[in-house]
This record gives sequence, C-alpha cells and structure tokens, in this order.
Amino acid sequence: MAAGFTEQPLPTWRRAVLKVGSSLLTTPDGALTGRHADALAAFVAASRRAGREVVIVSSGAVAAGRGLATPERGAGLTGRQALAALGQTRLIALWQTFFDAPVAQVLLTHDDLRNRRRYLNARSTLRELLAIGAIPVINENDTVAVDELKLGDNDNLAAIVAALVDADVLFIASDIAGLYTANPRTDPDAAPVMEVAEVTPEHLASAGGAGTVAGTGGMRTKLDAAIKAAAAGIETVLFDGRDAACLGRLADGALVGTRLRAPRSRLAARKYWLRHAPSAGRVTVDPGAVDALRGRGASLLPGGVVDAVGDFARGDVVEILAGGEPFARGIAQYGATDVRRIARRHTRDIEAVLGYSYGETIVHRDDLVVLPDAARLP
Ligand SMILES: Nc1ncnc2c1ncn2[C@@H]1O[C@H](COP(=O)(O)OP(=O)(O)O)[C@@H](O)[C@H]1O
Ligand SMILES: N[C@@H](CCC(=O)OP(=O)(O)O)C(=O)O
Repeated sequence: MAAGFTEQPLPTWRRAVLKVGSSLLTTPDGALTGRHADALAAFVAASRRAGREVVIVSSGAVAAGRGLATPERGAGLTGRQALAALGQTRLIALWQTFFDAPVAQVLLTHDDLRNRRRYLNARSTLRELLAIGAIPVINENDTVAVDELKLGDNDNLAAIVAALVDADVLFIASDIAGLYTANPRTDPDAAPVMEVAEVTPEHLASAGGAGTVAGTGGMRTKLDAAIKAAAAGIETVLFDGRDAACLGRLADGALVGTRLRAPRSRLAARKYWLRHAPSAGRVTVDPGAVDALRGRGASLLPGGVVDAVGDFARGDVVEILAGGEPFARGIAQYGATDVRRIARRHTRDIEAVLGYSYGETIVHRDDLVVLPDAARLP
C-alpha cells in the first residue's frame, strides 16, 4: 500500500533506532517469520558497512510465543506475559540468523527509563554494546511491564530509546507505506502525507488503531512516538518494512514514506530541557570556572568548584552559581557528597579522594547550558 508516496531524501544520520512492529514478524496465522526481517536486517547491515550505528527495537515476542503454547492459553494479561517470555528467545534467535555481528538482547520497561539511575545505566550499556560492534535488539520487559502490554507501546519505547542513545533519526517500519489522512484500510479517500512539520491534533485525530491482529498500537502510537522524538530533536521516518525495494533505497538515503520533522535541533532540544528541568541542587564555582564555561565552552572540573548545596545524585540537573547568581545549569556527573569532597581538587586526585572515578568532569560541556543573562555577571 505505497499508493501516492514518491521518493524523497532522508535526513543525514549516523546513529538510528529502527523499530520493527509485530505485523512484520508474524504470519497472518500468528507464526514468527523472517520473511521481512531479512530485508530489514540487510538495511541494518548496509548501514553498518557505511559506518553507521543501528539499535533495533523489535516487537513480536507475544506473537512468537503464541505458536509455542496451546491456543486456549494467552488470553489474559498474564497469559500474554507468559507468551512474551516464551517468544522472546525465538525472536532474538531469529534476528541473530541475519547478522554476522553478535546480537545483544536488552529488555526495558518504561519505569526503568523514568528512573534516572537506571536510565543512565541503560545508556552506558547501550553505548558500550555499540562500541563493541554488537547489534542491540530491545523489547519491552513484558514479564514485569503491565501497562505496556495493554497498550502495546513499543513505538513510544523506541522514541525514548532514540533519545537515550542520542540517535539522529527514528525509523519506524510497519505494514503500511506511511501516514495517510485517514486509515486507508477503512477510508478509500485516505491520501498520503509525505511530510509533517509538526504533529498537530488534526494528525492525531486522523490516526486510527492497528490494522492487523498482531499489531497493537496502530498509527496513533507512532504519532505519539514522533512527538516524543521531536521533543528531543529527533526526526521520525515511517515506511513499509515489507517493501524490499523501499528498504534498499533507504540504505542509499532515499525514502518512500513519511518524514515527521523535529522543529528543534537535538542540541537546541537538549539545551531547552536543561534550562527547564527541575534542579536538585546547586554548585558554586569560582571566577576562573565562569570564564572557562562562558568563554571557552569548557566542562566544569572539580578545581573550579567551591561548594555544593543540596542532596543531588549523579545524573541530576544542578544549578551552577557564581557570586550567588545562577549562571548555568547542567547534569552532575557526581552526587553532592562526592562534589563536596573533590571541590577545589585536581582531576587527577578524584580517584585517590573518592576511591573511584566517573571521569574528569563535574559537569560535561555536552550536558551544560549557560543561561542567556549570564553575560551580565562579572
Ligand atoms: N491515518 C493512518 N495512516 C496510516 N495507517 C493508519 C492510519 N490510521 C490507522 N492506521 C493503521 O495503523 C496500522 C499500523 O499500526 P500497527 O498495526 O500497530 O503496526 P505495527 O505492528 O507495525 O506497530 C496500519 O496498518 C493501519 O491500518
Ligand atoms: N513487547 C510486545 C510488543 C507489543 C507492541 O508494541 O507491538 P507493535 O504495536 O507491533 O509494535 C511484543 O514483543 O509482543
């Protein structure tokens, strides 16, 4: 169903999340199939050969589990959770058959990602897996995730993962060519929408539920995911994962599908978030640190820190004060107690003082925003 969609350029990207829906991994009678995963994996492999990184978010565990249990099981929520646990091993095994590189299974819940510490741990693990050259394949941890299985929300999970790994683009492969003005399965007048500058209530109203028994979220959750990705400055791309020709062109930077743009750049989105996120404490710095941060865009090192107030943890947002005035904000790499202990010390002393080290910076420059009126400071 690619009616009306013509080719357009993809945004340039270096790292992406590819979300693959259940509808692409199961047959109409509910069995797991690699029929479309083959071409999707070829797209991933071609991207990797071109020096790009791809994290896969794959649904399909419940559907795969269905083929392994008697038909009367798996009706209720607990039943589907059990099916997911059964099917997940098959799903990972299926993906591994298409890659020479090792596939890594990562199971996450939305709760994990709402918890700052777990969020940071997941981020480090995923970065490490990419550095190793592995292909992370993520799914919801359905055994413990209740809401998600009801909502079938791997689209939203994929958007959160895209922000987590600093992806440039979120690819959502489904069983339809892209967004239409109405659900084309029920409305013969549905027209293709090739580009969306910003998702509006009208777009949301036009998006219906899933088109197949295997699919769960439908177009609505894809648009919700695009809104989330856009808030992090990440563009979302929708296309038909069953269309091998489309996947081949995708590897060459051409899209037959829908581009949902991010009005803000990733950097601008991050700076906006840093400026508005609630802060958990304050770090006071000396005039030398003010010059370094404001003038040279440097990271904040322990030597420039005078004191820390509050009970913030590693990963929390803190206000950075000079002369009693807030002049910057950023994510602390160390908790308040640690910052107080290493304040005014040289970076090489961190390990000796604390007995461990999370790196040289108290706030890394990528995680730091100087406030607009900071220029007034002496
Ligand atoms: N406005 C719309 N444009 C395109 N597809 C729509 C729209 N509204 C509802 N849909 C349905 O959304 C389905 C895709 O979602 P879903 O079945 O959940 O797939 P997946 O398993 O890939 O997540 C399409 O097959 C289509 O039937
Ligand atoms: N964790 C579930 C995913 C459910 C889900 O989001 O499905 P889909 O709408 O096809 O992406 C599974 O693996 O079956």
